[in-house]
Amino acid sequence: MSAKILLLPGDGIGPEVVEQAAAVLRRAADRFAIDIELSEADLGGIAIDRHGDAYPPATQQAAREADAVLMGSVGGPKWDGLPAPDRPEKGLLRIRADLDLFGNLRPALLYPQLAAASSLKAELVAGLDIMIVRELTGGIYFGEPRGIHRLENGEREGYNTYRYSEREIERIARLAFDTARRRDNRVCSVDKANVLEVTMLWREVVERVASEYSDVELSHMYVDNAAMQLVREPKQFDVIVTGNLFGDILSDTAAMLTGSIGMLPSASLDANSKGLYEPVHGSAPDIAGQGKANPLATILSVAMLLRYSLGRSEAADAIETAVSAVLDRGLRTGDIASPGGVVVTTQQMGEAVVESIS
Ligand SMILES: NC(=O)c1ccc[n+]([C@@H]2O[C@H](COP(=O)([O-])OP(=O)(O)OC[C@H]3O[C@@H](n4cnc5c(N)ncnc54)[C@H](O)[C@@H]3O)[C@@H](O)[C@H]2O)c1
Ligand SMILES: CC(C)[C@H](C(=O)O)[C@@H](O)C(=O)O
Ligand SMILES: [Mg+2]
Repeated sequence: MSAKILLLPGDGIGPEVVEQAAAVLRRAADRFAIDIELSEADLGGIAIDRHGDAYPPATQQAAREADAVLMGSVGGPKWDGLPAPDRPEKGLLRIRADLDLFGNLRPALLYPQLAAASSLKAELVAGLDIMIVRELTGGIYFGEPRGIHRLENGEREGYNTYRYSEREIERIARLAFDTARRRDNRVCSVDKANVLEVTMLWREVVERVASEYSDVELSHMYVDNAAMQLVREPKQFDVIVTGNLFGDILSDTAAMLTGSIGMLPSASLDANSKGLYEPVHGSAPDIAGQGKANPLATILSVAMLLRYSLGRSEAADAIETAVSAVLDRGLRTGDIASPGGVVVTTQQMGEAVVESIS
């Protein structure tokens, strides 16, 4: 039976990078005899424009029926004036919640060819390999009550609720410990347990889950320190597990250690192996439509899709090897270019990866 893969190109550079990633997926499927069936639907701003809804019913149905989803990015200045519930970004939050994609894996891996593009000195990032495990369907992103209301004195007040249940903390902690077992057996849980009750509970539950994983070393860190440690000495981390908002911020920070946010893939997983795969970056309106976007984050997300949802790690490995090969050949999009180096377009980069898959 063929695996149903749904493409959601989205907005801005999303369609540009998804086009290249889909070509890589087709090539890998051909090469490794993987039976796939690709379809496409609208999510985000384009879905608002075409259907008046950031996550329209047809996309909902296609997403629920798919074995895996590959997304580009959503949002952009065109829709920035809309109220929060109607924005393109809400479409992304809704699909994550709808598919129960609570576990967001965001690897920050330095390709040695890009050491010079890192924001840090080469010796601090050589061999860098961190996995951020971000809780994705809870926390302050989803907590109720939320909104903006008017106070008696006439001024307005905005509020959100940072909430986690024990069950939600437990399942993300388990994902982090299981992930660490396939890596260096170390988990650092990042919270703000010196101030926020919700993260005091987070710490307690993570400790409880850790007692079932005596082979994995657990440490805790406050988020402010973690942000600092990520840029001071990033190689101290193996797996970082954290809540939705802290994980969003720390993964963009980690991106710059690897050279560019254009290099960072992600997998958002449910309790089985269904997943939504997307680059960590956004729709990059400043470079959209110019062929400047780096497609490698989305291409590497295809590798994660093959590994986690289709169980085809040989095809995933081949894509990662192909990415390394094009970097070896010196191909660079603008975000990872060295001064005076040759810069290729989104399409040229994508085609080079396709050709390198063997
Ligand atoms: N998953 C998503 O869909 C997602 C993620 C983040 C932001 N967004 C949305 O995207 C829009 C723009 O957000 P932003 O500017 O804060 O973040 P962004 O990630 O879109 O861009 C930040 C910077 O990184 C650069 N950049 C990003 N991806 C790149 C790539 N592949 N190649 C080269 N350079 C790249 C951009 O040019 C920009 O200078 C907003 O509407 C935001 O809500 C969506
Ligand atoms: C666009 C936005 C909703 C999203 C998030 O905050 O989760 C993005 O920043 C990300 O990192 O995937
Ligand atoms: Mg983000």
